[in-house]
Amino acid sequence: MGAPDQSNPGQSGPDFRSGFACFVGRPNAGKSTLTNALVGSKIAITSSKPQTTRHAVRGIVSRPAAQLVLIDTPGLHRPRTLLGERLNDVVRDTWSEVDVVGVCLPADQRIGPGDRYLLGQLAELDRVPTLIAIATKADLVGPERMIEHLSAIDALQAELGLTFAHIVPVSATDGNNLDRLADLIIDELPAGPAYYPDGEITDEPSETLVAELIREAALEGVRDELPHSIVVTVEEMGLRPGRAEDRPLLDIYANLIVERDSQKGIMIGHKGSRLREVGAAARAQITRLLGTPVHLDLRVKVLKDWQRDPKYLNRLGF
Ligand SMILES: Nc1nc2c(ncn2[C@@H]2O[C@H](COP(=O)(O)OP(=O)(O)OP(=O)(O)O)[C@@H](O)[C@H]2O)c(=O)[nH]1
Repeated sequence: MGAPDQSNPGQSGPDFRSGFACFVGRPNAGKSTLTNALVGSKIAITSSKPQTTRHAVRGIVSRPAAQLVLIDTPGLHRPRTLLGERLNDVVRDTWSEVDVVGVCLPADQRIGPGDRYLLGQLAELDRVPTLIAIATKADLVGPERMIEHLSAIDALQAELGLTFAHIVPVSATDGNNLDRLADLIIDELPAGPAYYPDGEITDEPSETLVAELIREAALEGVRDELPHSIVVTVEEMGLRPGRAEDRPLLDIYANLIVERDSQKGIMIGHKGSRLREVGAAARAQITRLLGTPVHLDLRVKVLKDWQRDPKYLNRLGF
């Protein structure tokens, strides 16, 4: 997964550890929020809508003697569409490449069939990575419920024939136990040199990040099946020529793609009001991420039933 970076001799040596980890869990379990909190910058999109993560975004946690590369995967679901099947393949490919899988089990919800299905899939891998069970959203529950939750997680090991190297409660929002989780994951990594230069937080091309931020803004306030129908493509992105060096402007031309004409209407809103809001919200986030003022040209397009069409899926990079 990428050639080790040899340019910085401080990032190697016999005691240096490096490797890959990902978080899995039911939709909305808090995986993206946890990745962001550990990396300390907004790189994976989060939203209150389930299944908003589609790309394997990597975040990098650098320590004086270790480098942990985090991969943010889509949720694994029983597939209903061709897109669903392809997303599951992405997830399994990731699992087979990482050193550690953090299994996110939100403390405010009981362990259910979805969690068992996912853990069952993990147990069936040819090579099961080191598993760390994470009781996410610890801030949402009191001590009694947490103890009950941790016992239920413990009991899963015997039930499913799996071993958790650790079981840790964590809150990504108030930061509780985050450092401990990072330490526990890093302890499980093999000795090896840094994969990325110090200070880098992600190797996702900024087009992908920009598309994800626009999609996140577009998801705000939409309901039902619409979230799954939205995909964003960045057609063109570049600094506007002729600007003074201290006043750069990044031009971004992007398409917000939906599956039906009725959805297009919803996205645009009354006299374009919704699209303007989405554009403004996305622009603010992109500016914060890239540190450059942005001009965003956002258009809504319909690709009929793209989630079920192999041609469209290929074109959209799935
Ligand atoms: N109170 C609290 N809320 C959290 C915490 N972590 C995540 N959340 C919230 O839970 C929701 C889902 O979080 P995400 O990080 O998007 O969840 P995810 O598992 O990546 O979701 P998918 O992409 O759908 O698989 C969001 O509204 C988050 O703000 C936490 O530690 N505490």
